[in-house]
Amino acid sequence: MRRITPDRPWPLHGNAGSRALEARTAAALPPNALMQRAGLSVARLALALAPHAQRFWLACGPGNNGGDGLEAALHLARWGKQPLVSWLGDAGRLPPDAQAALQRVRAAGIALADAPPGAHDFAIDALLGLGSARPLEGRMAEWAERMNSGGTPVLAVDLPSGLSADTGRGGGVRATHTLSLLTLKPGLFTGGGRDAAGEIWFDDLGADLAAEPPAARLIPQPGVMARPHDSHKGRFGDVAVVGGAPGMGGAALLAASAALHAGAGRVFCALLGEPMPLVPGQPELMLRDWASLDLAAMAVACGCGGGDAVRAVLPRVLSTARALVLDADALNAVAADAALHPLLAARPARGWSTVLTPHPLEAARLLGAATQAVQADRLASAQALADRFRCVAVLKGSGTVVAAPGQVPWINPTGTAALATGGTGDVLAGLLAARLAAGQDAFEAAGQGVFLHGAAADRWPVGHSLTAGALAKALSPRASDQAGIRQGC
Ligand SMILES: NC(=O)C1=CN([C@@H]2O[C@H](COP(=O)(O)OP(=O)(O)OC[C@H]3O[C@@H](n4cnc5c(N)ncnc54)[C@H](OP(=O)(O)O)[C@@H]3O)[C@@H](O)[C@H]2O)[C@@H](O)CC1
Ligand SMILES: Nc1ncnc2c1ncn2[C@@H]1O[C@H](COP(=O)(O)OP(=O)(O)O)[C@@H](O)[C@H]1O
Ligand SMILES: [K+]
Repeated sequence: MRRITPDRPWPLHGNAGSRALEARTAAALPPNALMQRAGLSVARLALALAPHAQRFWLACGPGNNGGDGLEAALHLARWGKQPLVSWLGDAGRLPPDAQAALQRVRAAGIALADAPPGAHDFAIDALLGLGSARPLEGRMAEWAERMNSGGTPVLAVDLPSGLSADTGRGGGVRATHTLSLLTLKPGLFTGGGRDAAGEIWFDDLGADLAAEPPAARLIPQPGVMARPHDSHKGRFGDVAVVGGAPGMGGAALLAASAALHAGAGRVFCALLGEPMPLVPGQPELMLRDWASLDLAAMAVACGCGGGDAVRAVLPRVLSTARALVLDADALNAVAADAALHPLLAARPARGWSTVLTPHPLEAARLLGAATQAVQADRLASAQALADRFRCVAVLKGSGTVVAAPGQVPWINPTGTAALATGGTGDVLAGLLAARLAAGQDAFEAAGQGVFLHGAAADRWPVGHSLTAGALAKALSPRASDQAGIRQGC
């Protein structure tokens, strides 16, 4: 058992993959052994998290998730703790493993209540796991609310009850800790999952994770991009930012600043609005008329603050830039104008890379769907975008998803709601363009870029507000090398 940190590309398995691994692992073990392992693991983590707690409330549901809780109760009792078991099951309808656990609990003389205890020091949520099929209601919803408002730590067994393993959808228990069993589930890391799950721990219970293809992977902390001593600015590539319609120059300048701080050799900024001779405080940026830029020789970030003006430049951008990040208004223009789609679709055949960086509303426009539908299954939405436009799709938000055709998608473990402030998306677009300019593969650049963007926010000093301008300046090509990156999950 271990706490999850982004030290490797952890495989994430959804409901179907987890069930297949459960069946495969259980088949190689004596009956009930897997659930006994699960219960022991839960009890050990509870004890480690709250060594001085006495009264452990175990809220156990009607299936095998509840069985895990019953097994944990046996261990806590053996260790001299007071397990307070509330059980919502029907003995006549229990699956066999949970049935065996119930008999063992009864044989141990542990009482089973049908209501929560009056008081407790620590709560264990074993109401629902993979079998969660509909919103919580009735007593189950009441018990979940009791845990949420109890003022004690809450350890969720496998999943916070009510949360979808596949999507991170659905509410219910809001745990302080989650012990994911057998597999790590994607729903813990994106959408509402991060808020519901708290700190994530994992025990594979002996499963061979490689036996089932993952639904996604967690982005690991990138290594350092070394800069040889014998190098010059031309080696790190040029970035052009095309955007900044009248009144929106700031967005383009934020992207350009981010590209500069993320290590691009030279950064050009083509504002589609009012001309500006020099950027105050950022003399390194080179302002150019967009028509004069040799887009074929640069990585281009297009759209940041581009307004309606960006529509006119997109045909040339799409048919000349070899490495391209499309953000914000460029995405809205693509969504609104099907005439641009063939230009986008032609890029992969020419060996050119494209990264789309929509937030959920922009993704919804591109997919012709509602924002809620995009958020309801962020992995599927990002994959649909990548497949439809044959590019790398970065679906932003809590647990950013990075997808590409034929690839296992990434989920980003870094970043917090401190990033929910204007302009941080422009910063990401500039950062990604810098990595493309350095010659990185687009899927890798997108994954590593979103990780570093979020990590820069994670290490933000307490008491200092995060602004997009300051975030851009906090980026560095060596960001992953800096001390003090808070592990983001
Ligand atoms: N087998 C093993 O050895 C191991 C199993 N493991 C554990 O098993 C878990 C999966 O167990 P599971 O498949 O039994 O599903 P589980 O989450 O307990 O729920 C199913 C029950 O809940 C009910 N129900 C659903 N929604 C509801 C709602 N809203 N409100 C009320 N009821 C609702 C549903 O009823 P139904 O929908 O059929 O009416 C059914 O009765 C997995 O997450 C892991 O913890 C692992 O530890 C490894 C060892
Ligand atoms: N709650 C959150 N948790 C993690 N990251 C977030 C959160 N909210 C926003 N972000 C990140 O902040 C950035 C915001 O981008 P975007 O919505 O395009 O903003 P803007 O248009 O103002 O630049 C994205 O990288 C997104 O993933
Ligand atoms: K649970």
